[in-house]
Amino acid sequence: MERLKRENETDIGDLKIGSRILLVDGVSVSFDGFKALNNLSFSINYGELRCIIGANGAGKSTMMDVVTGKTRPDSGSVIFGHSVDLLTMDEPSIAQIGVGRKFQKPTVFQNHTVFENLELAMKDDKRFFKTLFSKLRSEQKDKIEETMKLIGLKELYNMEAGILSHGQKQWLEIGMLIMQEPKLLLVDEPVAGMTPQEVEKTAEILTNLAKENAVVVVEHDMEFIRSIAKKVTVLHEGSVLAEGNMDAIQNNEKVRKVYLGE
Ligand SMILES: Nc1ncnc2c1ncn2[C@@H]1O[C@H](COP(=O)(O)OP(=O)(O)OP(=O)(O)O)[C@@H](O)[C@H]1O
Repeated sequence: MERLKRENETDIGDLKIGSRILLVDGVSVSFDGFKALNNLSFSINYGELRCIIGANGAGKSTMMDVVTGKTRPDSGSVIFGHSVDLLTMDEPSIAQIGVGRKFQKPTVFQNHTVFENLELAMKDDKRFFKTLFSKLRSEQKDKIEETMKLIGLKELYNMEAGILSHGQKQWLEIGMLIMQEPKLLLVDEPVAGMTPQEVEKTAEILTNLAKENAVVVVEHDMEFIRSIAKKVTVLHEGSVLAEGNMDAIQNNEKVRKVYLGE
């Protein structure tokens, strides 16, 4: 009975493209009386690439901290998949169940190759398999190959991560996240410091990734947002100010008032 209960608690249900994967409902977070999130509500569907924008201090990082278990809200609920209550789980369990987060700064293993970095990031215990079979299982190799293709680093598989460009390091880190097999990826400012060509490639990677996952991108670069966004959520003072496609957002009166002072 207890085992059944535990399984249900981590059952994210059958994820179909278009079905809801994340619900943030009425979430508030206060720091010394200041409301960083104020009754924040939005949802994300599986197979969606959502962009979240907002001025400095709008609550974007705090929102990601709540979803990943780093910060506990004062009120509200956060549901993953069908019914998993993320607010009852700690950070490692949330990552384990399929919520991946990529921070702005890449943290790849500099002295390891692209391939090795992906191998090290793999979800299951490869040391066990390595000892048992003295090599990676073929499906694990396939997964690494597939990921290197997705992040555009297949040709550089044997290159040490330390000598990759800034953009390539960011892609490798996205790849390392993919090796954890997340269902929902939260990506913080992925194109900061990138060349225009790298920005374009990043747009392609994230768009492809969102086809079989859900990807939430927090970004300040509006050109980039315009190039990838289908649906944009604008945060302001800890709540959703507007939501819609890029044209609707740009023509939204509330957004214009807040951001352009009109
Ligand atoms: N640990 C904390 N203690 C006190 N105040 C905090 C803390 N974390 C965030 N804040 C405040 O909460 C508000 C929201 O911050 P948050 O970092 O979520 O905004 P953001 O939208 O991510 O901003 P940015 O675009 O600058 O990263 C800010 O006013 C910030 O100063």
